[in-house]
Amino acid sequence: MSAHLQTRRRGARPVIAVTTGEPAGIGPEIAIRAAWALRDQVHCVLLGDAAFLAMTAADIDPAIRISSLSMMAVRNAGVPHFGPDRITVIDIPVSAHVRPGVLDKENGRAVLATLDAAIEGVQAGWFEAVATAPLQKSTINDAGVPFSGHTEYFADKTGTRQVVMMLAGQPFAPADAPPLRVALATTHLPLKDVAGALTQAGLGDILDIIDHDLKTKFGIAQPRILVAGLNPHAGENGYLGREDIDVVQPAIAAAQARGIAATGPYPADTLFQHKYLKDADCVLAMYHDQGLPVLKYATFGRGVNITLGLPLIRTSVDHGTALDLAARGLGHANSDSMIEAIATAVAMADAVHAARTNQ
Ligand SMILES: NC(=O)c1ccc[n+]([C@@H]2O[C@H](COP(=O)([O-])OP(=O)(O)OC[C@H]3O[C@@H](n4cnc5c(N)ncnc54)[C@H](O)[C@@H]3O)[C@@H](O)[C@H]2O)c1
Ligand SMILES: N[C@H](C(=O)O)[C@H](O)COP(=O)(O)O
Repeated sequence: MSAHLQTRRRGARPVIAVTTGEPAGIGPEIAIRAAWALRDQVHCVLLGDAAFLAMTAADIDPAIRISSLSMMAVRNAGVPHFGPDRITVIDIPVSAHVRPGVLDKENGRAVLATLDAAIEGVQAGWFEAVATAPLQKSTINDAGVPFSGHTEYFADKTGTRQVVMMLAGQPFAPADAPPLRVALATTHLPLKDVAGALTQAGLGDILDIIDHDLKTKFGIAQPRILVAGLNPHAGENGYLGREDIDVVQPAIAAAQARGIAATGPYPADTLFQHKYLKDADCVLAMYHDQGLPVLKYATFGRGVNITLGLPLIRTSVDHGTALDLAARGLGHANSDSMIEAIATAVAMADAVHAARTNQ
């Protein structure tokens, strides 16, 4: 996916907001490393505590220069056209001293403020897209704000009724594997609530969003979607649960009638085979741990999390805050997924731009 950055021709460096995530996790380090690695192709604007980011950058490489701006300055004058000799940071200060690997709920609201600033910036035209480093969901809840994930937060803050979480990555094998994309019908939901959350209308909306966004943000002319069943063996003709017959199958049939190339429901345990995936653009899994373990096993460390259905482009890494690595100091975390998340955001922005100019 980052190959797109090597060949892209459109204009100046795209400006991408990069939220730096949980300050005690690996987010600050991977955001700095990714922004610096991509500096010739992308103007990344990091959102986080400027003093902590400057200190982290100096420890990573003393050659990294940071220019810090306040939200007020950017609101007044926009993002300056700095060159690739430095990383731009918009200062969103933390409340408590950051100790890598140690969570502090006092900083939960500052993390949320970085997301708010990114959304404001895209809506104001400062940024083309947002790529988010990982945050700690529990810390935000501990800070007193009910929070289940960026996906739901971005939906709420942009007034979007339905969004779809999709993770994508290039599998390590086989060599000729196409990108694997796995979308989820439900996101951060306790397993006991999943079956009740699936409705024919809801699945129809999700299939519409996947179809629309793969066309407009990924340039896929007719997306082919494989839909997993909810129950073992897709319900075994109703003997292992009725949802596949009563809900999933009718949603697929209705989507087909709208011209969407969705098929299924397929037994999830055998769906993820190269012979099926090579002719598909996306798998729709019914719940988080039906789809993501497969995707992460096949691609972990270079996958990207994408929120479909939003009025803005938002991508993220395929991993969490890795507090275990942050506690050990710098130099242990892999920043490839952060790089891919930023590159994918640029590719999606370019696809949207191309679709608009071709209309
Ligand atoms: N995009 C996001 O904001 C995001 C994504 C996933 C998880 N999370 C959150 O992160 C927190 C911790 O989650 P978790 O412990 O389940 O998963 P995790 O991804 O943080 O860690 C799982 C394992 O993967 C390793 N790992 C993770 N990222 C790595 C990297 N870049 N390089 C090398 N190794 C890496 C860790 O060391 C650990 O062994 C939770 O609060 C979770 O909700 C956030
Ligand atoms: N479900 C995601 C994953 O496992 O990678 C992760 O929790 C991030 O979700 P948000 O992008 O909604 O924060």
